[in-house]
Amino acid sequence: MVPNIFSAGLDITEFYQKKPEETDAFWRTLQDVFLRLYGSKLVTIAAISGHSPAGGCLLAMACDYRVMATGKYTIGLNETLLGIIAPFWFIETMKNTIGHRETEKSLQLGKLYSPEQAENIGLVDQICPPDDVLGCARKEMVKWLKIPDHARILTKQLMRNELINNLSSKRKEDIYNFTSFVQKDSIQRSLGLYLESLKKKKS
Ligand SMILES: CC/C=C\C/C=C\CCCC/C=C/C(=O)SCCNC(=O)CCNC(=O)[C@H](O)C(C)(C)COP(=O)(O)OP(=O)(O)OC[C@H]1O[C@@H](n2cnc3c(N)ncnc32)[C@H](O)[C@@H]1OP(=O)(O)O
Repeated sequence: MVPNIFSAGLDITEFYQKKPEETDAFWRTLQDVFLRLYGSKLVTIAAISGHSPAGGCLLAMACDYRVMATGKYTIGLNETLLGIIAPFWFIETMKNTIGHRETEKSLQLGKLYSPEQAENIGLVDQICPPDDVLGCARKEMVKWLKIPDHARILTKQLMRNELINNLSSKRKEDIYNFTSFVQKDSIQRSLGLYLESLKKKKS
């Protein structure tokens, strides 16, 4: 577990100044990771040790339960702030987590929530001091593991199969959409500026 950062989201350098076949492969891998995690028969609990923007938020939402560290961290789908769009399966995952209305506001504004705000809207289930996040996640895991596995798994599948089947049937189209979108000159310019701004912030 890395302190302060759960995940910085997708590595933008993987789709900045890359060839179409490279961005295709990158997106296919992300779809694979998501489908495996969201559809996992295992109990999955995200111990969110710090910042969790965009793709980081998606990974956390793909789990069954989320524990987030308190502190000056943020979580959310901030794609619009970067001038890009959250794909339909990011949107559906968020709708399944916090509901339609909150998702609509959240996505249009590219909102990044503090741990307390995220808990209030149900984006995370629990907040804990940073040095206790793993402990809280473990405690919660014990509860989940007491439930008969077959019943829990079937219930999870009933709740999640619609989205899994939808994405599975549209994978090629989704890859095509991603690559044609990120290869646009205007999007490449935005991504370049954003990467520069991250570096400037650091110096
Ligand atoms: C029709 C439409 C169809 C389909 C849709 C099409 C496309 C859109 C889909 C795309 C979905 C995108 C999802 C994403 O996840 S995009 C990434 C979003 N992430 C962010 O915005 C986070 C950016 N990072 C930060 O805010 C900070 O780094 C963070 C996480 C708060 C940590 O801060 P700090 O500890 O201070 O770390 P640094 O800022 O110093 O960063 C260190 C180093 O890493 C570089 N970096 C950070 N984040 C990223 C990143 N996500 N990708 C690439 N590089 C990143 C940063 O520039 C520094 O680099 P250096 O070389 O200077 O060390």
